[in-house]
Amino acid sequence: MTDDNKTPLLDKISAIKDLRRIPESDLQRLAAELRHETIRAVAKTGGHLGAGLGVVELTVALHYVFNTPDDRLIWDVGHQAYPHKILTGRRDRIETLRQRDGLSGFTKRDESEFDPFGAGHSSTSISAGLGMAVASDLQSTPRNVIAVIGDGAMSAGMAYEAMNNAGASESRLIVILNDNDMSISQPVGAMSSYLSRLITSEPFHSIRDLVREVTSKFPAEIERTARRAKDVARDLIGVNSVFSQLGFMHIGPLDGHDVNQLLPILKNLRDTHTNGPVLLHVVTEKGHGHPFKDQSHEKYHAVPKFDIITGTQQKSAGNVPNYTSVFANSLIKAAEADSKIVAITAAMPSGTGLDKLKAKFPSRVFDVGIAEQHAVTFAAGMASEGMKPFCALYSTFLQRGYDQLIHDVCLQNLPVRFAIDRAGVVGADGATHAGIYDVAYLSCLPNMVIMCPSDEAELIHMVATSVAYDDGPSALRYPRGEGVGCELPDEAEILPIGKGRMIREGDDIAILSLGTRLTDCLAAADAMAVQGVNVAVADARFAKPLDTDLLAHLATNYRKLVIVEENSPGGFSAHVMTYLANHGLLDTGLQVRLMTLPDIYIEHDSQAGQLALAGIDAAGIERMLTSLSSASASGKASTL
Ligand SMILES: Cc1ncc(C[n+]2csc(CCOP(=O)(O)OP(=O)(O)O)c2C)c(N)n1
Ligand SMILES: CC(=O)[C@@H](O)[C@H](O)COP(=O)(O)O
Ligand SMILES: [Mg+2]
Repeated sequence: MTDDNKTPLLDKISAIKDLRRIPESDLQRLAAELRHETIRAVAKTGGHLGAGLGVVELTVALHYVFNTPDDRLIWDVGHQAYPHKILTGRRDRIETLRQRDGLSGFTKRDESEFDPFGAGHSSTSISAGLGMAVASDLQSTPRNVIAVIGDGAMSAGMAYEAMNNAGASESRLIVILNDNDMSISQPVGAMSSYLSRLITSEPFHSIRDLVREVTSKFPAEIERTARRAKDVARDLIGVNSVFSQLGFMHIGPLDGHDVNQLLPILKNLRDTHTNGPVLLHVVTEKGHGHPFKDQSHEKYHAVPKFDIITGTQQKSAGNVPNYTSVFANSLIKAAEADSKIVAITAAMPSGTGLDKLKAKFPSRVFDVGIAEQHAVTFAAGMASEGMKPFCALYSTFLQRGYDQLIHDVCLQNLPVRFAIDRAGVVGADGATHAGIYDVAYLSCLPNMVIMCPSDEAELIHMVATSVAYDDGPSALRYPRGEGVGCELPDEAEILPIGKGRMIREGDDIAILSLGTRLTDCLAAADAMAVQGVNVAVADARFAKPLDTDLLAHLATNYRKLVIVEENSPGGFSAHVMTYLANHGLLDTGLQVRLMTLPDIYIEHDSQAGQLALAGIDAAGIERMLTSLSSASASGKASTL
């Protein structure tokens, strides 16, 4: 490596071995360049910025010390991995982040050998890391396994389950707790307070001594026995911590922005071969080094594209409210009138709009941290005592609480209201965050009522309907992003449960639409009308219970039926087909086509791009209608 100071160090790294040739004394400078490169890229792409900026020095130190990719480095959630991507051969594609065919916004196994475990959902890293450590023991392939997990992610049940298992294991796993005292919003809960106490009881002025002490004492002590080493570590940090009680060798806290503090400790961990897990507590700042301070109360967690000179963010131009805010405003109105309404979020107060409700009713909104399973059963407990809980979760994260939903809510027929945000494709977050399974996984459950508003006015009515419906569990699913811009009603209506509506009648073909695909169904029907084909359109409103009168109407008055939903196969249209078949409504020769999302994982793209790929946008629906309208009764001409 040449020693000229003008060439950026980052330009000298085309493979990971180049990083390891840089003198240690230059690593802090490399970190500064990496931080700048991360900011430059995200200014162009938008995305998760704050978490990555907080781990720049840690990223440099980890790749410098450990032999990645042979040593396994796992990033929890993966939203902080942009600097890691830049250092591990993806710098030339970093401006493609989160776009079609570009780099994923999370770690992804098929993207790089440096991503040994994919993520997007939180709190999986300790479990996955322990699995890898055990596998490497069983296969006699010694390697280090390092899991980096944030303080927010540490609140989830999975993290505790994994620590419980790891703490009793002889396999060697290094867990780095990246404590920036932030989740997306302010962190919550007893563990968060505990971590704050740990930090304040060990202020940084003693950390240098700690590093010196660790580096001088570790090797000799550790070589004796693992158990003895654990005691030494306890002495070194002077805290009989929860982690050490769970069987971890607990080291820290360290300043995670000081490469000179990180290197000696990491080298020690690399070079000593103890059994059992280690937890290294590093303290960092989310958004560290962002040039435009104080712009965001969420420490730049996720940002739109911005001007790198002025910091001005690219905002959407529209005046149309998004579904989340329509939901939140409706719930506020309802909560003003009904004191039994309470709401629960699992670490997404702003994402679900519950922050607005909390501002009005602080004691009736509960942020339980990243703990979806608990959120669901906590809501069930409240419902069992006569409250009206709205459990507001993203569709993709509700997947975490599925057994609780069945066992604790549905089986006991408790009136928990699930407000399922980000239902459908979500765009840049890609396959890990797609909310496209909920109709399938909810509609198979007895007693469940599932409402799917086709626009923001319908959402208002459906919030009121959820409040009024107290006979059992119900769900309300709505997508990410803006509504269609329709007029909003002054008064919310309570809708009859399980009743859809005919939007327009037609001649021969009918569409049965579920949810917000309705707009594109109507556009496709309009396009067909121009060609002289009058297509009927119905809005199902409910995925469950099915409107059997509406189904009978469609099946007996039309010869061809297209069912459209923004959900995986096995959802609404599958249930409609079952009903039609079992009630002889297909026997007349009704030709049916099901337009669901395809049976594949749809990667990151714009939402429009994802819908187009799936063929359920207006153009795709029009293609289906054209094909079906020319199909003979035998269906032979009806291929797309
Ligand atoms: C199961 C699950 N629930 C919620 C989220 C949404 N989420 C993504 S990052 C994040 C905050 C994580 O905080 P932390 O682990 O401390 O990382 P930081 O962003 O502070 O670096 C949340 C709530 C998620 N990805 N997965
Ligand atoms: C990393 C993560 O899980 C969240 O930050 C998620 O990306 C938020 O999605 P929204 O932008 O739709 O709120
Ligand atoms: Mg954090």
